[in-house]
Amino acid sequence: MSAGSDAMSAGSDAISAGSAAASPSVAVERVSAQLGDVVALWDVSARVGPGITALLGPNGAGKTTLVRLVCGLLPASQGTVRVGGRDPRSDHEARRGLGYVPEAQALIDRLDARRFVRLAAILHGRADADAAAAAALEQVLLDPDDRRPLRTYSKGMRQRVKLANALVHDPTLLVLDEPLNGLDPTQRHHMSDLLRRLGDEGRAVILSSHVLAEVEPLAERVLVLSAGRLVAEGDPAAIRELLDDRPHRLRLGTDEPARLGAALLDAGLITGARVLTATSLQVETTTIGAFRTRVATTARDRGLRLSEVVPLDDDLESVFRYLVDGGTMRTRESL
Ligand SMILES: Nc1ncnc2c1ncn2[C@@H]1O[C@H](COP(=O)(O)OP(=O)(O)OP(=O)(O)O)[C@@H](O)[C@H]1O
Repeated sequence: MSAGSDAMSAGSDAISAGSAAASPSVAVERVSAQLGDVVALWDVSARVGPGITALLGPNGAGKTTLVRLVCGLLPASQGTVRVGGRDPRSDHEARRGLGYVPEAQALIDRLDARRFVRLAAILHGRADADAAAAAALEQVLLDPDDRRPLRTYSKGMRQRVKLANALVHDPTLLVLDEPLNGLDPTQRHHMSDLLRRLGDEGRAVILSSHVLAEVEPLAERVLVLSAGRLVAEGDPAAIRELLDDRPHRLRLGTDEPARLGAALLDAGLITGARVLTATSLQVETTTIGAFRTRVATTARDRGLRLSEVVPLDDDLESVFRYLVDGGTMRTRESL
């Protein structure tokens, strides 16, 4: 893993993993954003090119703030944001090439999809507003001739209407805030396919999420934000590796905790063990993949019963806290 790839400006603190984006559609240079008393983003630099880039981070990490900066909806307190080389705050051309899907966007429920999307087309000055609306709905695999009001649409269909709304002026950059949030697995699959296709068409697609597994099959690059800072960036596999490499603590249920601990130490699957109760054991491992694959067979081979395996720190908060505080992170001082 190397720090300081082409995708990051010199002096960035982020862990860099995987390849850099070519010919950036978005260039964020040492950007900070203060909202009231809160420093929502601090010294973030990143470049985003065509294809799908995920902004990953827990609640309050600064994802929406970064998205809003890129869309020109918020001024940077420091640093520069460029979209296609232009300032999205002041340059209409930059805004024209940009489609934004906010997380909480209200639809007009009494309208049908085509009428709703047509409003966006008119706002964008499309002379052929109706045809543009129909084409955008087809792009997201909705029927432009469906006359049912939007209030009858499922969450997944509503999400696709929002996407059509953002696509109606054919932007080269599409920015989506938590587009997969709240969708069931089938809807998520549909939405992922659509986004993938838009990325394959050569658009730059930026989407935010707080779930790595959600963006893993989709994004070519992941930018990890935590507490307003960019703490890691790379392809999803590299980010996953980064997260999996950290020490994991787990609680195991068994009727013979001491013997199970010894067996797992013996097998090299854990680095430490502590008996918690007569029926439970806490272990630490730095090879979570191997542990997951072999823990059950190792117990069974020794004639030990394993009744449960409970990860103790697998919530994203602790993962990101580790990324920020953990020993593997390169800081500017150590580079
Ligand atoms: N208008 C505001 N005024 C003051 N603080 C704000 C404002 N908007 C956001 N913040 C704060 O800025 C920080 C970053 O918020 P942001 O919404 O960008 O995070 P996020 O990663 O998108 O989180 P979430 O997933 O919860 O939407 C948080 O601490 C948040 O409380």
